[in-house]
Amino acid sequence: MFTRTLRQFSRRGLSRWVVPMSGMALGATLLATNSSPLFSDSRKKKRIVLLDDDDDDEDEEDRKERERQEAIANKPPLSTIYSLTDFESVAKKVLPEGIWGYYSTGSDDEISLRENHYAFSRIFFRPQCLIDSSNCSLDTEILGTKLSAPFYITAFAGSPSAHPMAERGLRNAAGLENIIHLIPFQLSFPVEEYCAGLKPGQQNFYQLHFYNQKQFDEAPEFFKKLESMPNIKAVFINVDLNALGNREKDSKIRARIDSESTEALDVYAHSDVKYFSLTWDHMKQIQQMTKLPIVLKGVLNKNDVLKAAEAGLAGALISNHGGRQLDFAMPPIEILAESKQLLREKGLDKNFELFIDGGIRRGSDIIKALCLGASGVGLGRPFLYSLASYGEEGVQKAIQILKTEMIRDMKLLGVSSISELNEDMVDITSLKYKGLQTRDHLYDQNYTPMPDPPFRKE
Ligand SMILES: Cc1cc2nc3c(=O)[nH]c(=O)nc-3n(C[C@H](O)[C@H](O)[C@H](O)COP(=O)(O)O)c2cc1C
Repeated sequence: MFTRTLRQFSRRGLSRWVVPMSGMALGATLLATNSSPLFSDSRKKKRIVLLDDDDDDEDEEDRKERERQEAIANKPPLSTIYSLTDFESVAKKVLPEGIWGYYSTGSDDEISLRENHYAFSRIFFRPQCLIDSSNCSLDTEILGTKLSAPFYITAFAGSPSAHPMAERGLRNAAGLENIIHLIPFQLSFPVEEYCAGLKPGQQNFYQLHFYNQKQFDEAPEFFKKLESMPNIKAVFINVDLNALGNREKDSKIRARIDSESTEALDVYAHSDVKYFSLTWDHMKQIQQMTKLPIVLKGVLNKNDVLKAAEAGLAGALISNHGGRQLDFAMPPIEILAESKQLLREKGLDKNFELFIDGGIRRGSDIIKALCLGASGVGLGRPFLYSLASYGEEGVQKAIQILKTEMIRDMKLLGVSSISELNEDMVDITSLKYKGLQTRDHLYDQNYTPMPDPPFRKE
C-alpha cells in the first residue's frame, strides 16, 4: 500500500550573517556558542516539509549524523593515537561535516594546501654518526621567551566548534607543556579571561589583524592593553589578509548541508568580510605605538622578509595561512630556505627571527624547518583536530607526540640541542622540484599503508 510520510529538509537563513566589524572590540566580543556540535545533538533546523513515499528511508543527513554519533561513542582510546595524522582521521569522523569542511579546506584548487605538506617530503637528512646525543634537549628561546620546545600552537578562529573548552583547552595544554599558544585575535572570549587562566610563568604571543581604518586608529590603545598583560611577549600582525581566500570546498559543503552546526562559523567564513590593506607605512606607525616585538604573519616572499628585517621588525612568519589565502603561493619551507640565505648575505640574520607554519605534521618536519633557519614552527589544524577529538588531553598528547618524535630524530641525526641544527644536516636539492614522479607500481602494490586508529565497533 502506498504510504505517504513526512520528510523534512532544512534551509539555512542567509539573514543570520552579521558583518563582524566593530573595530578593536571585535577580538574581545566574538562570542561563540558554548554548545559544541560534538557534544550536543545539534540537529539541523527543520523548516520545509515535503511529502515522500517511503516510510523507512533514512534521510542522507540523518544517516551521516547517526554514523557520526556512533563514531563519537566508539572513538579510539587516546592511547591508540600515535601520530598527528591519527588525530586527523578521528576528527574527520567525529566532527559534523560542515565544521570539518571549514577546518580542512584550502583556497581555490587547494594546491598550496597540499604543497605545504609535500614540500617537506622533498627534504632529506644528512645525519652524523658516532656522536653522543644521549642528553638531547628541545629547550629553546624564541623572541626572548624560554620554552620547552621550538614549535607552537598557531592562531586560528573557530575552536568553539571543535570543543566547548575552545581556546581554554589550547591554552591549558600549552601551559602544561611550556610551549607558546599564539592567541588568536578572534578569541571566543575576552583576552583578560584567557590571561587569568594561565599557568604561573606561562607566556604567549598575540595574533592581530585589521579590518578597517577605525580599528587601526584605535590601535595605540589596544597595544597599551596588550602591554598591560605581562604574559604577552610579542604581537604577530597579519599581512596576508587584503581579502579572504576563496574557500570553495567549504562554501560548497555549506550550501549542500544546510546545517545549523556551522552557523557559529559564519562569522569567520564569509567572503563579504572587508579587510584593511596594511602597508609598510602602517607598520612604521605600529612600531611607534608599542614596544612589544612585532612579527609579520603571512610573509610569502624573501624580499619582503628582507624588508621587514631592514625595517627593524622582530621577525617574519612565513605562512600562506595553511593554504587558505592565495592559492599557488609557494610552500613556506621553500621561502624559508631562500630567506635565510638572503638575510645572511645582507648580514641581517642575527637579530631577526624567522617563523614558519603550514603543512607541518611530524617532528621531522619541525627539525627540517629549524635546520633551514626557523626559530619557531607553528602548527594549526593538528591542534584543532586533537582538540576536537579529545579536548585538552588530546592537545597535550599531540604536543607530547611531537616532542617525542623530535627527540628521537635529533638523536638519530647526531645532535643534542636545537642550536646545533643547521642547513648542512639537510639535503634540499629536490626542494624546488614539483613535477610528477614516476611511480614504481611493482613496489607500490606490496606497500602496506598505515592503518587509521580503530574505532571500537569498526
Ligand atoms: C580553521 C582555521 C582558522 C584559521 N584562523 C586564523 C585566524 O583567525 N588568524 C590567523 O592569523 N590565521 C588563521 N589561520 C591560519 C593559521 O594561523 C596557520 O597559518 C595555518 O593553520 C597553518 O597551517 P596548518 O593548519 O597546515 O598547520 C587559520 C587556519 C585554520 C585551519
